[in-house]
Amino acid sequence: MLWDYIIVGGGLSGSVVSNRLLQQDSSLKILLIEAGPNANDQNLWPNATNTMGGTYDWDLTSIPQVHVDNRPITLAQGKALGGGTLINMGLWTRGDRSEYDIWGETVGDKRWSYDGLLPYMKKTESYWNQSINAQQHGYEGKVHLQTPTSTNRTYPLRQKVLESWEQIGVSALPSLDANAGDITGVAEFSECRDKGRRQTASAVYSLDGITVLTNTIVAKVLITGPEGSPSASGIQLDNGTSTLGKEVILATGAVHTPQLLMLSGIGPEAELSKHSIPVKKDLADVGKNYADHILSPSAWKVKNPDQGWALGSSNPVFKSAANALGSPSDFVVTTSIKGEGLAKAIEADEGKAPSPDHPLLRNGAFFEHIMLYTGSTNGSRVSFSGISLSPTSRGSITLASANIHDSPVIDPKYLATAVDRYVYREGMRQEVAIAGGADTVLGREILDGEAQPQGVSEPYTTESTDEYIDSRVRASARSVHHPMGTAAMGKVVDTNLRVKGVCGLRVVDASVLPVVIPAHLMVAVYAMAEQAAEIILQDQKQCTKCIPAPGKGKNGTAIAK
Ligand SMILES: Cc1cc2nc3c(=O)[nH]c(=O)nc-3n(C[C@H](O)[C@H](O)[C@H](O)COP(=O)(O)OP(=O)(O)OC[C@H]3O[C@@H](n4cnc5c(N)ncnc54)[C@H](O)[C@@H]3O)c2cc1C
Repeated sequence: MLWDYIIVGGGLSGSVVSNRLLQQDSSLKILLIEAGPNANDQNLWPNATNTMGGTYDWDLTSIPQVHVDNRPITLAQGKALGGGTLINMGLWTRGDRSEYDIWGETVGDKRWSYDGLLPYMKKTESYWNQSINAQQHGYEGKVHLQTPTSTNRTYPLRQKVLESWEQIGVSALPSLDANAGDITGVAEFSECRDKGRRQTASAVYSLDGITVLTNTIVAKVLITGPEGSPSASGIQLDNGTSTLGKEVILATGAVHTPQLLMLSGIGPEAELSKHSIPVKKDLADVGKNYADHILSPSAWKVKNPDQGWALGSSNPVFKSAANALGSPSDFVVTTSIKGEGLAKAIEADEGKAPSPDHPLLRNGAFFEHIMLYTGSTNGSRVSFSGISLSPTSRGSITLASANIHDSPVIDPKYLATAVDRYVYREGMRQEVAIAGGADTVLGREILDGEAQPQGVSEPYTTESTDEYIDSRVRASARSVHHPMGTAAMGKVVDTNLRVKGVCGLRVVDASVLPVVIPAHLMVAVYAMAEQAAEIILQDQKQCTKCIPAPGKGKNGTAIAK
């Protein structure tokens, strides 16, 4: 059997691409191979996190990270049909228009700008309210969205939290909607759930009609073709079985895709030689440009728990059926950190003073705050998560060995830049200002200072020094599980997602993001995969599965240098 498409990885991107290719052309023979099981039928709600670290998680760990007290950091990655969408938190954030536009500019192709991706963002979603930013939303997509308002969840501190942000200069976004291109401000907590139920990609993008192999690990892409003209002819499983296809699409995520490319002989020559892997295509940027978001948590004491402000109290709101439909939070708040301190940090990293049109100065570094009504069993605490959305640190994926069963070496280089450390410091100051400062109703009337973690002698206060905040962030930072960028568009793949210099091979997953999207990644990856499916079909019609070499035209056989 010669498959039209072999898609490796049945996670978010693999599910979207399989579904859309077959929907557009029902004659296609598509094979989808997934390392984990099919768990589509499992009702994994209400505890969204209960599958992290469990059967459906690759349960990866980074190497010790110098700038976070030399700690190795846990990295969850979905291992089942649906991939990350089976174990993730379901938070639905689009990110800011500005960073998508930088993506489009970086690769010189407007299809990857905000306006270029907007039709696909709309195509993905079934938004919950047709009167909010109608130009920006879709209503017939496969992924259903909900908010506290749409599910009748009114938490007790909603108005006070809104007022408190306003008191420190952070205003509500129009219609409390951060999924319309502008993220700076207060927005409703938006989740991809259908009345509480998880929207696993492989369940909502039906795989009917696709041949699906689960619990099956692909060990490498088979690369044939004469010297200098490598071409993907199929894949080999870890048990040695080979399967042939006209085109192979890697959708194994930003950790495993660079690993698979390298095990197939596509990657930096020196790295391949270290593991005695014959070089099929020397591509220096495979595994480089690794980026991830990190989170630093804090817990805050409630002055009068009896008043029922938090989860665990006797407040009936938290015991209602509606409460179980979503995460106990009202808002996602994004601030944009700018100014002289940021300019100095950029100068420290880049060795020269940045010009005023430096993208980071122009748009600011985005920082996200989420207050959850969690933290104790008796309603005596609420918690905050501070997430840096625009990190400039870049790490790498390299090989531990030439064996697919050995996890690759993950080195995210968290907080390696002066910019990242500065932005975190300022972000945490905002958190202390809203939760523990005298300027807000929350700080004055509801909360009673930080409940610092065990072993930490002093709490965060508005007087905390830079050194103290840095030490707390170093000790607490953890991954938000958003690896991206390790087979970056423009460097490893072209703007049609074709691996440069290798015929018949594409990457469609979070690896291709060339810039850091300031958001939880699903929206960006769904939109990218939706557009990818259309591009793949167009290329099929035009016989351009290879990148035409300069002067050779679209003949389907020429290879780019
Ligand atoms: C714990 C967690 C929480 C998250 N929370 C959020 C959130 O709240 N909001 C949000 O927007 N995003 C969130 N994300 C991120 C989001 O889920 C991912 O960005 C997204 O799933 C990436 O899609 P992908 O297609 O690149 O990879 P994945 O969805 O990870 O799919 C890759 C698939 O490839 C398979 N695979 C890997 N190697 C092989 C192999 N050799 N052979 C066969 N199959 C293989 C994997 O098993 C997996 O199923 C979270 C992720 C995690 C892990």
